[in-house]
Amino acid sequence: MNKVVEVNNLFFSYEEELILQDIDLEIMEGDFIAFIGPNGSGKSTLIKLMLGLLKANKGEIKLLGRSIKKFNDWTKVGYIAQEVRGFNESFPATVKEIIASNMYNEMGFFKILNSDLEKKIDQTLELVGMLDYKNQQIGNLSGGQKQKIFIARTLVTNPDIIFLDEPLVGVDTESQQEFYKLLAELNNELDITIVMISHDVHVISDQANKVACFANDSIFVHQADGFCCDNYFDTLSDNQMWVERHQHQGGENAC
Ligand SMILES: Nc1ncnc2c1ncn2[C@@H]1O[C@H](COP(=O)(O)OP(=O)(O)OP(=O)(O)O)[C@@H](O)[C@H]1O
Repeated sequence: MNKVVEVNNLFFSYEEELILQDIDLEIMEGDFIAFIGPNGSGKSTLIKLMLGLLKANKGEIKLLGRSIKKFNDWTKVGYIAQEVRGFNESFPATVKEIIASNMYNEMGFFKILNSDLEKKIDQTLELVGMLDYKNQQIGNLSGGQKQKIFIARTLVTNPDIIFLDEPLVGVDTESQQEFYKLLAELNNELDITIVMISHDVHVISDQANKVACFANDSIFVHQADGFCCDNYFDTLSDNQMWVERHQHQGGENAC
C-alpha cells in the first residue's frame, strides 16, 4: 500500500506560538483518518501544512510521494476548507458553473465546456446525488447540499485524496448522515483517501479507520477499531467534554 502523506519531525509555530512539535504521521492509500482534538490544537494548521499553504519551521512533508515544496499535481488533491460554509449566499453562480470552475485545465484555450466535460459534470453530480440541481443557483441550496456540490467540484479532477476541515458544522443531522454515507462510498468504492477534521465522535467510530488525536502540540494516532473515546476526552476542557459526551451518548461504539 502506498503512502499518500508522510510527515516527519515537523515543527510549526505562528510567530512565537509553538503549535505543532515533532509530528510524525503516515497516511496510507485508502485510509479514512479523522483529526480530533480541542479547539486551537492545530488540526487545521496541519492540513494547511500538508497542502503547502503554510511552511514548516522544521521537518518534512511528502504528498503523494513528492516533497510538498515541489508538489504541483493539484488535480489529485481535493480540499474543502472551513470557509466553504460561509460561502456568500448571493454569489451569482449555478451548480454547474461552480463545478466547471475546477475544470479550466481541461477546457482548452477557449475555456469552453465540450460535451465530454458536460458529461463528466453530470456523472459527478449523479455520484453525489445532486444531478437535479445542476442549473440551480448555489446560494439557494442548503448547507448539506452545498457541501455535496463542493465535493463534486473536487471529484471532477479524480483526486487521490480529499482533505475536509469540519465540513458539517451547521448542517442538520439527516444531511450529515447522507454526507457521511457519500464519503464512505468515495473511500470504499473509489479508494479515495479521506482526511477529515471532526468534532463528531460518531464519525470516528462509524467511518474512520484511523484517528489522530491532537493535544499539547503533539498528536497520537490510533486505529479507529479499538479507539477509546476516554483517551480523547482526557484532552478536552470540561465544557467541551460535556458536549462531546452528550453527543456520543447511546452510540453503539461508546466506550
Ligand atoms: N493565521 C494565524 N496566525 C496566528 N495564529 C493562528 C493563525 N491561525 C491559527 N492560529 C492559532 O493557532 C492555533 C491552532 O489553530 P488551528 O486553527 O490549527 O486549530 P484547530 O485545532 O483547527 O482548531 P478548531 O477546532 O477551533 O478549528 C490556535 O491557537 C490559533 O489561534
